[in-house]
Amino acid sequence: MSLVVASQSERYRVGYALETKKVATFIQQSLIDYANNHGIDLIQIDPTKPLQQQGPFRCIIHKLYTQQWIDHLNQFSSQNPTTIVIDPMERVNRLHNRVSMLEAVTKLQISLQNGTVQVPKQVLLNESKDFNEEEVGLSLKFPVIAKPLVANGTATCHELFLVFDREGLRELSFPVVLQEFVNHGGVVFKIYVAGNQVDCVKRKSLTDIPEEKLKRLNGSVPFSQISNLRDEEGGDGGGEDGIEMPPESLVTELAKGLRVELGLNLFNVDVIRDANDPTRYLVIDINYFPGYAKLTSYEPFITNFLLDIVHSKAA
Ligand SMILES: Nc1ncnc2c1ncn2[C@@H]1O[C@H](COP(=O)(O)OP(=O)(O)OP(=O)(O)O)[C@@H](O)[C@H]1O
Ligand SMILES: O=P(O)(O)O[C@H]1[C@H](OP(=O)(O)O)[C@@H](OP(=O)(O)O)[C@@H](O)[C@@H](O)[C@@H]1OP(=O)(O)O
Ligand SMILES: [Mg+2]
Ligand SMILES: [Mg+2]
Repeated sequence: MSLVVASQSERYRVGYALETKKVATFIQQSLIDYANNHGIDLIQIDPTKPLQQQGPFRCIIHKLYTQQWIDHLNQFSSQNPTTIVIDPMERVNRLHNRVSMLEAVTKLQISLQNGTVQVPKQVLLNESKDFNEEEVGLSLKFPVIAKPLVANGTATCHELFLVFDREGLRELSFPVVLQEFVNHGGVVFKIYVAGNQVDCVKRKSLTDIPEEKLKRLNGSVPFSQISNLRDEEGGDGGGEDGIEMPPESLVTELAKGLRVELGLNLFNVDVIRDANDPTRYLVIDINYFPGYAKLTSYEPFITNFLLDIVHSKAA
């Protein structure tokens, strides 16, 4: 009995290294308090200073990509192998490329009774001259969404375009991924994963583009201006109320499968449901360490995850 009490009262130091704006959104007082009441002390790490003088840490969570931080983390990890790093940098890097991020989904081959999980058709263009109508046109038809290949958290990597025809490709910066635009009823499902913790929410997305409307559209539109086209030419504005959620088994299977396949704990997955085939789900984006604070009850969600980690033997 006394042993149990002793282990329950044990406290764990969890270091976090995040950009200032992420600290403001993620490390809320409510999370600090909740974690604290459950034996976890959240400690802010200064990424510009060696970690040795800031530890010890049972676990480190991070979302920072400066060379200085990478060096400090590597050095600390090699000297302190019992500190659990969530997640190893080389695995996080896989999500910084919009081709490699979706490869993990294709490997999973999820096909349940009530749905399949696929990725939209997409091609990588390193330069505009790579667009060979005969080759690319066969595998992909307009409209497409153009997404910068690199997705490493910078503002430019979120500069997306809806492209209606070949002319529209002129506006783009390269390398870029052209992804088939799939009508999906104006709703995107976001599956948040933190280890064993999984939550799925729905959010407003781009509205469907009917065939007849497509004939009138040409060139390309940056996403930042899509709301200007509302009512007129298929911008955002789909209502998500009353929309059915994906089957729970599909959500769980996808979260679990991707966690293993990617070797990551902290990520979210953007999923859409094909408006022409409601059993066809498509993963369009995977993000490392997303905005968990938007979840209701994110405090127990994150704390339960951290408790699983600090109590785990793996170190
Ligand atoms: N293939 C697609 N078909 C239809 N709509 C799409 C497709 N890809 C993206 N979208 C829409 O565009 C939005 C942004 O795309 P995506 O999530 O890939 O960009 P991102 O910059 O990585 O976003 P995030 O802020 O989630 O990281 C999606 O949430 C969805 O509304
Ligand atoms: O800032 P927010 O809370 O909106 O979180 C967003 C997060 O930004 P931040 O990590 O810089 O905060 C983004 O990260 P980068 O791709 O830019 O690295 C990405 O993960 C989005 O998908 C998150 O939005 P969500 O998917 O949760 O809606
Ligand atoms: Mg997204
Ligand atoms: Mg993204």
